[in-house]
Amino acid sequence: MSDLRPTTAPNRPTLLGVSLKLYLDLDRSAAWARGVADVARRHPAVADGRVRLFALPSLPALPAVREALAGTRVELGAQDLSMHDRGAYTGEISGADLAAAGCRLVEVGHVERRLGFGEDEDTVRAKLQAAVRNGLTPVLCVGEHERVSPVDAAAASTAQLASALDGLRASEPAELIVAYEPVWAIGMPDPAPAEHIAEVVAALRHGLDGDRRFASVSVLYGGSAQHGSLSALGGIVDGLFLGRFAHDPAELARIVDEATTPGN
Ligand SMILES: O=C[C@H](O)COP(=O)(O)O
Repeated sequence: MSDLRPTTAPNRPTLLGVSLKLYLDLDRSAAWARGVADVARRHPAVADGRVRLFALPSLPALPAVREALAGTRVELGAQDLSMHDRGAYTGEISGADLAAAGCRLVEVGHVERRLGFGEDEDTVRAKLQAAVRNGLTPVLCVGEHERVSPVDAAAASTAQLASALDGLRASEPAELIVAYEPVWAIGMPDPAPAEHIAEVVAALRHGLDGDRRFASVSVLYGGSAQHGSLSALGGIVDGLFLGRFAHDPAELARIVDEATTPGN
């Protein structure tokens, strides 16, 4: 079993990303973003950069969420993009257009797309390349599907990471955010145990050590992450990738407070 000693640099910002998935309609997405903007404006740790927030609304909600977040430090992103930038691809979402629409980040490889929409490793790899090509920071989701030992979970997650990054050529060193999301812990009352997360995150960091394609790499935990998760993880992750438990801005505010507690 791996220990829970912090592996993040002491002065690195804590990164808190929230995906709204398809939970909120347009009005509720905009209201949520107004609440998050309020948290960002009044919380000193967000204003001074100790906590970095990003929001991934559904695509039609992007303009309203962008407007609500204007003037704050909350970064905007999308939940998916096409592997293609232009052409006869009906219904697809170009990374170039996401960037032009104000997105800084884009999620790639979430299990709900891998399983629900048949996105295989080749698709995930091509989408990751499209993100980097368009100057978007990929939030690459990896994680084992079944509850297995931490060693097996680490093997499955690092294999997904290596596959997604295979062949990537970054003209400029890019930023990469990896969200470790054990599939069995998504949509549950509680996150995965801290010792399990620690072992997989250590393996993911090892896999990324010295990768010169990236100017910065962050490893987040997602999967029923909530208030209390940062304290439980004691600095072994760079932050959290949140779903349901941050769909109330007041809960997100509590997690921001927790992020500024010494030791987290
Ligand atoms: O995208 C976020 C993750 O899948 C986690 O979602 P959840 O916290 O609602 O389980």
